[in-house]
Amino acid sequence: MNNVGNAVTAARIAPAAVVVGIDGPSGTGKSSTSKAVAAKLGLRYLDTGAQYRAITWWMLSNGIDVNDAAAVADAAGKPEIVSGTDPSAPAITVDGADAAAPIRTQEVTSAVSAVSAVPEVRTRLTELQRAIAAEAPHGIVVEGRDIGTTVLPDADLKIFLTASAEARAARRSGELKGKEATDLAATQAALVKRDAADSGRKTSPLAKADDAVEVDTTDLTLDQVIECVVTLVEERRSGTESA
Ligand SMILES: Nc1ncnc2c1ncn2[C@@H]1O[C@H](COP(=O)(O)OP(=O)(O)OP(=O)(O)O)[C@@H](O)[C@H]1O
Ligand SMILES: Nc1ccn([C@@H]2O[C@H](COP(=O)(O)O)[C@@H](O)[C@H]2O)c(=O)n1
Repeated sequence: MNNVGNAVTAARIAPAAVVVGIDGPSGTGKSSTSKAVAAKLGLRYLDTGAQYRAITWWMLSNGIDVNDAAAVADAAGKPEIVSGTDPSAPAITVDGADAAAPIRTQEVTSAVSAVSAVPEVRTRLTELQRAIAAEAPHGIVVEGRDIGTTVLPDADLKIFLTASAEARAARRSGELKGKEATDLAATQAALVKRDAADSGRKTSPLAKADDAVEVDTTDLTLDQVIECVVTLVEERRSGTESA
């Protein structure tokens, strides 16, 4: 076959790039599901929560009062945040330093909702997220709180994951070690408080987009959720989904 024939065949066979946005409250399974779906379908993966955590970690490390919105806004443009998009090895650096571990501390988790509510922070990270999504050759799964409503309103598929607060707390407790693991009530209270702050902020709050598919994961295994989302992506790609 000549070059033109090869190109035509490749164009017929290669699936079009697909952009998937997965939103939802804390502990609903966004990260686990997004990584697995991206890996199965050969897509890139972006954890936007990690970016908000990274900027929060930088603020805390640089002595900025995270409850002083003006100070956070002034500093929002300073840290250089670089996100890897390999679903099997998600990476994040801040000013060249590996931030994967420090962004998961309790200190950062407690402070992140205050920082993510500052409009200047959101503008900066939204631009970065759109640029990363635009560069993904075969498509990308982007997870967060405002992907379907604000970051990628034209995404090919939007998913909104939910689960009861009890189920989410039990999942989180299973991840924690020692004393923290036994305090289910405190874990549940902390995630409900973070969701309330994220849902209640003025700028691009946690919300389901009107055209998102809602999946209640309370009584589903992680494998069932992954399978459900893979099926929805494949249906969307082939145009066979019911309207
Ligand atoms: N359907 C499920 N059944 C049981 N456990 C699950 C399910 N989905 C996710 N988990 C587990 O729950 C925990 C939280 O999942 P994950 O980190 O993917 O949630 P998340 O929505 O990304 O949370 P956050 O927004 O706080 O980062 C993980 O330990 C994960 O393995
Ligand atoms: N699109 C997003 C993603 C995240 N946030 C904020 O970051 C916090 C941490 O997110 P995790 O997914 O890592 O738990 C989250 O509580 C939000 O405050 C956001 O605002 N928008």
